[in-house]
Amino acid sequence: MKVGVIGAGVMGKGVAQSLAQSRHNVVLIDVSDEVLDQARTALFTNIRFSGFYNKDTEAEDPETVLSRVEFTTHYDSLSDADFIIENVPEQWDVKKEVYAQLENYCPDSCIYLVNTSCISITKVGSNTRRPDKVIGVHFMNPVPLKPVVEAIQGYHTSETTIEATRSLLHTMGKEAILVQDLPGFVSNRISHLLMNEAAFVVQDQVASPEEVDDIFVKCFGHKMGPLHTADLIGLDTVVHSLDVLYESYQDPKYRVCPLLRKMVDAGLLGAKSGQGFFEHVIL
Ligand SMILES: NC(=O)c1ccc[n+]([C@@H]2O[C@H](COP(=O)([O-])OP(=O)(O)OC[C@H]3O[C@@H](n4cnc5c(N)ncnc54)[C@H](O)[C@@H]3O)[C@@H](O)[C@H]2O)c1
Repeated sequence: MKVGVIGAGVMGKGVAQSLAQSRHNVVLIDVSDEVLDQARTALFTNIRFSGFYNKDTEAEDPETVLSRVEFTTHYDSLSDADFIIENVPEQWDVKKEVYAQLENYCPDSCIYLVNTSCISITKVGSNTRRPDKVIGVHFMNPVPLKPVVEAIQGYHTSETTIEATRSLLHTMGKEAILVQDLPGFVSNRISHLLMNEAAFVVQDQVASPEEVDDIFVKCFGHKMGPLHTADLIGLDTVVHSLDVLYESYQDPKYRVCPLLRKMVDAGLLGAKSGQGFFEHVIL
């Protein structure tokens, strides 16, 4: 199976790693060689350490796994791709341009998996000649460690596409929970309200980030607090997603907390930049 992975950021790297470790051939595309070099280094490290996190994974030499991944800025290698998993930023203009490009290179049989937090799958499908072959697959972060994804059926997504997607995910050791298409679907429509309100609580000096998260972890038994979760996702991605939700529902409950936007403007993006509500080691 050949899978094109578009975007080598937080999600694209994890998706490419999962696919390569499931013995699929991967074409990993991003906008610059610099980003791709960083992705190659991160993949090597993550593959090397993946045995520690997942004892069931049969340890394969990282170089062997990486040999299944082509790192490129060009779309030419997608002419025989079976699937595309798109992971570019949560901004409609960026995604729209990528799908226009994909239409020029991918065969008609190719299925597009849209990895998005909030953007309508129906809208993406309608910007292609194959809306029946466009499906949402909202992977969870970090991708290699999360066995369940939220799959989204757009207005035109066919049953054949859903079954083919389930089969691909199965080979990656993942199960899909299928939901219908409205912005934010289930997970982010709800979780982004929580993360945004947690940021308001910090902005209003009701509590520190540590105290907010401690209440969710120590009192409610959550594995991770909302602000640590936001850091892991990327505060820029959280802001983009809230903007999409606000615009889609025209509902003020999704207005972005000014502190969140200010942190993004200051370059505090969370785990990927080393600093968000908390400090992080960049891998
Ligand atoms: N971060 C999360 O936890 C998470 C979880 C589930 C879904 N998502 C969704 O996945 C998508 C990607 O998110 P992310 O966190 O990986 O973002 P990111 O900002 O970490 O990575 C995006 C990557 O796309 C690249 N890119 C930008 N324009 C491109 C183009 N035209 N062609 C190819 N590559 C391009 C960027 O250089 C970057 O490497 C978003 O839609 C997001 O909402 C994110």
